[in-house]
Amino acid sequence: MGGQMQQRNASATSLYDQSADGGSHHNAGSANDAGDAVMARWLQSAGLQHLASPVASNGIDQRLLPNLLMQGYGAQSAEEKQRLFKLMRNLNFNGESGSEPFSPTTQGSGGIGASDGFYSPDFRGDFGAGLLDLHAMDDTELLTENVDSEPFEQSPFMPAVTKAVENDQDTLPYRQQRGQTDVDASFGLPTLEKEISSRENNVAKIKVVVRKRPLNKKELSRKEDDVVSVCDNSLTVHEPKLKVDLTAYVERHEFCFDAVLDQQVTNDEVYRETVQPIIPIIFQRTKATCFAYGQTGSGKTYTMQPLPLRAAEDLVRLLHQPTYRNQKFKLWLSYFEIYGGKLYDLLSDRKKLCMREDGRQQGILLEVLVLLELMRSLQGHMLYYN
Ligand SMILES: Nc1ncnc2c1ncn2[C@@H]1O[C@H](COP(=O)(O)OP(=O)(O)OP(=O)(O)O)[C@@H](O)[C@H]1O
Repeated sequence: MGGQMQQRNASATSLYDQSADGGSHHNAGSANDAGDAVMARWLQSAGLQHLASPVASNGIDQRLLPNLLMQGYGAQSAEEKQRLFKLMRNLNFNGESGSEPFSPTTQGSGGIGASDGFYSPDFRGDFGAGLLDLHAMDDTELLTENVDSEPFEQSPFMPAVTKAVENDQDTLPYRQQRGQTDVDASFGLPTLEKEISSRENNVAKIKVVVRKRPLNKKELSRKEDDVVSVCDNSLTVHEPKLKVDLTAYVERHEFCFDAVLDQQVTNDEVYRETVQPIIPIIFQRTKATCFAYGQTGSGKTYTMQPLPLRAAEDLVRLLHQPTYRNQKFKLWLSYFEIYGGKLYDLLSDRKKLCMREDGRQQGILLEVLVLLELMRSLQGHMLYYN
């Protein structure tokens, strides 16, 4: 850290040496002091006074100063680098047209004019008409933060993990651990596949599936770009951005999920990927929840609407299989809406529902007016759920 500080100061001092000496790297005295003052004021105008230090050092080519400052010898944080960049960009215009609040003064003893010091052709050196070669810089240095996302940890739904689980007796499916007979819950899959599918379904408690929706008419008519691309279980958001020098570029953010469904997939495929695997689990006396999350217009209703009907079909089909038929399972349906913190029964003209806490604090009781048993309907019962 100490070494870094010293070199940073060396850069600043060396800058003035050159300007006051007309090319020499070895200047000192009052001109040097004046140079330090100008440098300090210059940096101060951007709140970067701490980068200017009176410690002198030789041997650094002042023409390299801008890059040295940008590359970590000077500004440390991204914000500092941005401020320094703007400050130096103003120098590119010889101080004439800078839009930033930058006005190095040339007054006072030993002051230097516009043709000297920071504005001198010598100082600009290899950068030609401009002080800083924008294209030679590492663009990422100017970003406020590193936005490249780390891919999420691999999900237990992914094949590699599934393999590991197959060797782990502790994580065998619920019904296998209890010696229950296998049930044809996988709808005609070969036995091995059923086994694997059953294990997969029992491994992870949560599965996150993303569905991409196509651009809608409005977006198409506005000729908007499709900024999301899908590849296997990951999606990439292509974010158009502008550099500080107004060059356009695209920033890519990649996200991995348990499954990503591209825009051409049908609602049936969505059902197969999301709800169908959890149907057999319900028959193992576990609870299952499926919900959609997304911004308005992203396709939650479009995606969720067909799912309950498909799920009901499969549930009823399983209910009629020999294993379950004798267990006298019943299938009940309630349908309510949570809106503005209140509950409404959608099977009873949106009648407001009361929500009560269980005395043992093990769940919430809902007074549902209409609770349908699939195949016949009943009135006025209580639904219990956690
Ligand atoms: N995968 C898709 N394929 C084709 N059209 C879609 C798809 N997803 C959504 N849409 C269409 O986009 C529009 C918005 O979808 P939807 O109403 O489902 O969004 P939402 O997330 O429920 O919105 P809100 O939160 O405002 O209720 C609808 O016209 C719908 O038909």
